[in-house]
Amino acid sequence: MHADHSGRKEAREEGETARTLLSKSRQESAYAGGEPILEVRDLVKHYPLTQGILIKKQVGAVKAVDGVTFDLGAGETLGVVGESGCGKSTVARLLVQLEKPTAGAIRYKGEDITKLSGRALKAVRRNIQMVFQDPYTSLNPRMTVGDIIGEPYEIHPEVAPKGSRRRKVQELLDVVGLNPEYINRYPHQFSGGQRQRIGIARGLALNPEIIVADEPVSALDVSVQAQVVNLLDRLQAEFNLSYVFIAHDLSIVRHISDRVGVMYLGRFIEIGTDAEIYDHPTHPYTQALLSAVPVPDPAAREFRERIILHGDVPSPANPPSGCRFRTRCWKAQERCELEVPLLAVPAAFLEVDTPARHPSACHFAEEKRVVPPEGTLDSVPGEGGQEEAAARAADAAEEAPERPGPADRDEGPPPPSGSSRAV
Ligand SMILES: Nc1ncnc2c1ncn2[C@@H]1O[C@H](COP(=O)(O)OP(=O)(O)OP(=O)(O)O)[C@@H](O)[C@H]1O
Repeated sequence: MHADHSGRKEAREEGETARTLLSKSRQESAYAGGEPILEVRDLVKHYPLTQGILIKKQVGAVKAVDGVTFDLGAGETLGVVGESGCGKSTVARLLVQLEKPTAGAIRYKGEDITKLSGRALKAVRRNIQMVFQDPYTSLNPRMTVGDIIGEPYEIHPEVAPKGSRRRKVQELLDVVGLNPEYINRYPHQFSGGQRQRIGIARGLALNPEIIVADEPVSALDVSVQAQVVNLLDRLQAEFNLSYVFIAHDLSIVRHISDRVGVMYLGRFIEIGTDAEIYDHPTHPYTQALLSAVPVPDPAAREFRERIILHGDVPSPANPPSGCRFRTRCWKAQERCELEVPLLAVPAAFLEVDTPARHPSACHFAEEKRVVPPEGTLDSVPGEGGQEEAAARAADAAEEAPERPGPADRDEGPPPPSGSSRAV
């Protein structure tokens, strides 16, 4: 994020226009192969499995992430989807340097940040921030909202010198749609959606360029999910943020993403623009995932073919040889057992001008449309208009604190329900 917080209000108005432009450009993808802001190459994270109490002996490893490669463009949103345990959160922790990878590179503006330490690492960390999944446990209940949002300034005082911190935090509260007067309240006085807004404000505190959002709306009620997704969308346009948006809800991922990467057992198995992945998937696993997405329109539901996957996801401590999906794949042949399929444009599509021409790690990649035509999948209300107004009303009703807490007594009642803020 390049804009200073003091310019955020003006930026917000401009953001309205930028947002419209962004959603238009999204059909073509905001990142059309330009200079990436982040390049992830062959990223590996293995957790050792040990035996013994006094003398620990390594007997294997959980291959949580096992060769992940992707680019993230400036201003782009890359959605990452996959079943539970496929390694999404591990990728997120590696990107924000909460953990060191076993191997591989994460290049931020060309520099491999996995090799950095000390001051250089601290400087880079500022630019890549994380928003966590669970707004109930990720906020310290003993700290006020002001202290939570302002905490990053203790580590990076250069961003906000002591005298200006309160004002900065209040601006951040305003930016995420919360009342700046709530600065002295505690997390328990807010509902789930509001807490997630607090988490987002904290993520924005250091003016980052990249936000890694790990299941940021999974723990929220559906109407509130739409609010938070739309907020993230607006903030991206305002501050030119790049997002890695991790989720298992494919409808939400489609709504917010320019490109989507599908993960299975520690690897990306297909990656492309949202239209390529949702309307022209070529990997059997992507097709199976998409076929399980709920379709609200009964007419469209008839169009959809359900693909039932048999068996459980194999253990990441002992993944299958060759193609990791082969044990559940209806197309599997001997080659799949022997040869690891590369994440590349399949030979069959190399010479053809088709949306199926995108990287897919399958020896027998084949286009199969499993999702009904455009519009019938999206369950997230769009921005503006009646849908957002309805969501805001639901949000306001859901988010009113159940009972006043100590800060309510200190500061008087919250603003009337007609307040324009989503409180
Ligand atoms: N610190 C750790 N030590 C050992 N194994 C771990 C550790 N962290 C994650 N794992 C394992 O790595 C694999 C990938 O976990 P990860 O949390 O990244 O998956 P995920 O796709 O984010 O799943 P979920 O959606 O359920 O959070 C899992 O098998 C998990 O048990």
